[in-house]
Amino acid sequence: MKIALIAHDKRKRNLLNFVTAYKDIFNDYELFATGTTGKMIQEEVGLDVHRFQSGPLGGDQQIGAKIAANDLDLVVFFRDPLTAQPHEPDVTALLRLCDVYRIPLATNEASAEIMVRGIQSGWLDWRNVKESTSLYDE
Ligand SMILES: O=C(CO)COP(=O)(O)O
Repeated sequence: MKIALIAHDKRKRNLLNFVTAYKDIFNDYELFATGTTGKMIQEEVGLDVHRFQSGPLGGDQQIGAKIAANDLDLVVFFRDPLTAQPHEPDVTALLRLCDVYRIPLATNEASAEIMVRGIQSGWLDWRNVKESTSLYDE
């Protein structure tokens, strides 16, 4: 199971607290993150993370590319709903691709908690079927 972890600046502390709380679960999976988020998770939580570019420099798009390649199983993205982002189109594109490929997406602690506990209970095992999961079959 491959999990992406992303947070906008004002939500980074919340994500770090969340990842710390569920460190034992996250430790069992392959983790990916945008640049600054990933660096903080590595340094402050001590988990291994594959880091992409920082979000404003293309990190959201790199994670989106993994989704389009059916190579990510869950996205935890603590986005900031109260602050305009310079790379808003990239953020929107990433959220859109989650829907195109039916990738579970949690944008706050409440939904992320359900998904992370769900992984442990096997609720995302259907993701192990690696056929195309696009909603829009040609
Ligand atoms: O901007 C982001 C997501 O849109 C996050 O990027 P950083 O993790 O590099 O701060």
